[in-house]
Amino acid sequence: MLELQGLSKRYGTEVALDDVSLVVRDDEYLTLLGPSGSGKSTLLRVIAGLETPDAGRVLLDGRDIGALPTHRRGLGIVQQNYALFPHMTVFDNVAFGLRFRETAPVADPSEVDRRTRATLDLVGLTGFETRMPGQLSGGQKQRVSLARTLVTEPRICLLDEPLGALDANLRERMTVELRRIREALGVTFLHVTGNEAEALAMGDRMIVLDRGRALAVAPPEEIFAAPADTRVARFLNAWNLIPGRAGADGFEVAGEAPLALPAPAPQAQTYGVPYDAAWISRDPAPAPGEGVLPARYVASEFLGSKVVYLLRRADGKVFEVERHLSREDPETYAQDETLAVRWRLADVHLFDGAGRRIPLAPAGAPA
Ligand SMILES: Nc1ncnc2c1ncn2[C@@H]1O[C@H](COP(=O)(O)OP(=O)(O)OP(=O)(O)O)[C@@H](O)[C@H]1O
Repeated sequence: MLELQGLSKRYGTEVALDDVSLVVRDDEYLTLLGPSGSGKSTLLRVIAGLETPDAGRVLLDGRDIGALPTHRRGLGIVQQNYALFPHMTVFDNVAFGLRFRETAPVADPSEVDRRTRATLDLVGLTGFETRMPGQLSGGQKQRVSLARTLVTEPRICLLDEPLGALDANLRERMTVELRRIREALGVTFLHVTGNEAEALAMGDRMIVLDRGRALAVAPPEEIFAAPADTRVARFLNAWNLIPGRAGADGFEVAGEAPLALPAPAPQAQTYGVPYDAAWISRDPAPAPGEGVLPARYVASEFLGSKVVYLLRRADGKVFEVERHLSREDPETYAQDETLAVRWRLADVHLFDGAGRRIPLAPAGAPA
């Protein structure tokens, strides 16, 4: 078990980590999501011992490892830029980690051979043993880099944007692969990503970092379904957040008819609708249990298994609607066509003036 206690780190006046505490369980896939500069890499570097915190402790199985150098911490690190040895074959790149690791290096050639081949097999690179890094695609290089770390059997594997350099298709495939590999090995993964879809797809839990603070730590489905505040919702890039205020007739938005509220919430100042909970219709009439808003069609983006429709509200702000193509065919709309976006009130979350989510009584619950 890895335990972080009150970690803080500044660079001059720049706050990189601000009192981060966290328990990482064994055999867990934890993703760290946050915007650029939020402290993700700094957190990994402090855990790895590449950076000294100004305050706080890093404990592994209850033991303070703050004084241990990186190579004694039993950690593996995979970075975005692969860092493979260009003059060595794939096999030798991976075997290197095993032959020269700090703890119990393996000298027996047949043992090196067996373990290296087993690890290459795990990352799907059997048959690539004699290739040079220059003869590999980006995704293959990333797998070699992963294999080179995994072959040393780390207790905890730190991955710093390992899929950042890959194109969208490969990213999606590697996302599934990484999960499979982690489950096969039972190693703890701490995976830094700036990509919310990746964090949702892979992590057992995720941390959302902002300006060095952990805003949320929970299973990704929970964070996506009910973000703790508007900042988290914004980073997830999955929520339409409409500013306004609660009034006598509903949620009042500049230039629009009031939106129906899911429950009375006088303190509401932001109305949140998930991209994938909304749908587009040509019928603007209000219906019980639904919210509706007129918007003009701008564009569609096809993203593999889904399509994202971009619409413009009366105040000029964009409203996004995400539809999965497994459930329906894509629709075509005319540029600037006036449409109605609709959603179920049960999918709405409201946030107060400080941006905090307002707990709402579930629909149908007695007041
Ligand atoms: N060596 C350094 N010297 C000075 N400031 C630094 C240093 N390393 C990081 N910082 C600052 O600390 C903050 C956190 O940086 P960090 O690299 O941890 O963010 P990040 O979330 O990993 O960002 P990115 O997604 O862009 O990699 C930033 O404001 C950054 O400018």
